[in-house]
Amino acid sequence: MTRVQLIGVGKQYPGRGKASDPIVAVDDVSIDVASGEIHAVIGYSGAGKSTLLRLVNGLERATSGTILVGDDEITALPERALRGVRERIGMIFQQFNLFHSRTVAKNVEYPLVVAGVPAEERRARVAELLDFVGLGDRAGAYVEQLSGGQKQRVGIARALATNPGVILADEATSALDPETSQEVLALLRRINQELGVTILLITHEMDVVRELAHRVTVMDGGRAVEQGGVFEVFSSPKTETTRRFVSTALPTEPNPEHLAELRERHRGTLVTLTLKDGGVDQPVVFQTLADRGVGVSIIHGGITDVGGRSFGRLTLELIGNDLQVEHAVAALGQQAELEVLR
Ligand SMILES: Nc1ncnc2c1ncn2[C@@H]1O[C@H](COP(=O)(O)OP(=O)(O)OP(=O)(O)O)[C@@H](O)[C@H]1O
Repeated sequence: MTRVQLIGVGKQYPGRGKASDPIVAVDDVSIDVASGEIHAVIGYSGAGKSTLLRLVNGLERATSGTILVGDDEITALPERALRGVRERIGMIFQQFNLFHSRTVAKNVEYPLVVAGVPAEERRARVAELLDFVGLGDRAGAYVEQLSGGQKQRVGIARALATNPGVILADEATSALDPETSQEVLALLRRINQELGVTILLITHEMDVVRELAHRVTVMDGGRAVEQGGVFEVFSSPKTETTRRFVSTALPTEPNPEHLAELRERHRGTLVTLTLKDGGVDQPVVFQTLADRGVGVSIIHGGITDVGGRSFGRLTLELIGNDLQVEHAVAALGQQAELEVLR
């Protein structure tokens, strides 16, 4: 069980020209990843995510701040000591980073060889790891014979070889098709739940955060601009960056063009209702409308899972006379977030 703490971490690179300002890749970022938590860092390209991950495993040195992985203070350790620490930090990469000329088993065995584990123990451990990731029958295959999803499972088995307390995942599913991504996400979830491994992942895919993570940090321009539980951050985004990300993973209001089309087909009053876990239930909403003699059809939106809780945004057509609809809108507005689409 490993906690990962970043306290006021910064990384600057020298500017390109002689007199140019330094490039601030990471700027005063603090993240506390509890032991056994899955924490996602999300941001657009250039936000500083990859740099942040390289600082955590000590591949690059922070220019300010403190990083702790378990009891190891990464920012204070000399390079020699970091090599030992990296056995306790597994890494997974977008492009898998496997040895193509070696077999699956040899790839998984590699970190054990580096760690000086005796041959017999290595063989047993590799077999166990390949079984765990569902590749028990592919030990002798060469990497180039595998599908992308299988390659990532080899990468995960390799990352787990030395029993790390934490896994750092760099866009682990970004190179995979949606179905294969789901399999890899399910495997990461198992690793977290069954082995208690802490996971710090970086991604630009909001669906990965929505489905896998417990907590999230949103990065923009090197800074952590928003942080919290996935449901809380998704359901009430506070910054424009987060709002833009969230709109890619949650049901939305219809955009202006779509709204115009919907109006052609639906002549009643159109409203968008936001339903959050812990708030009003759908049956209550429909009863409220029925009580006021208002008919309803759902014309856009849906309900989805966010961090294991439900979140919905439904655009409804309300059908009734003006007074009935007015009363229904007032009543619904008391129960849930409601926007009348003009
Ligand atoms: N070795 C380096 N030397 C100089 N500048 C760098 C270096 N590595 C990263 N940067 C700069 O730091 C900033 C953050 O880059 P970083 O790769 O960490 O972002 P990112 O969010 O991971 O984006 P991407 O998903 O595209 O990799 C960028 O402006 C980048 O150009």
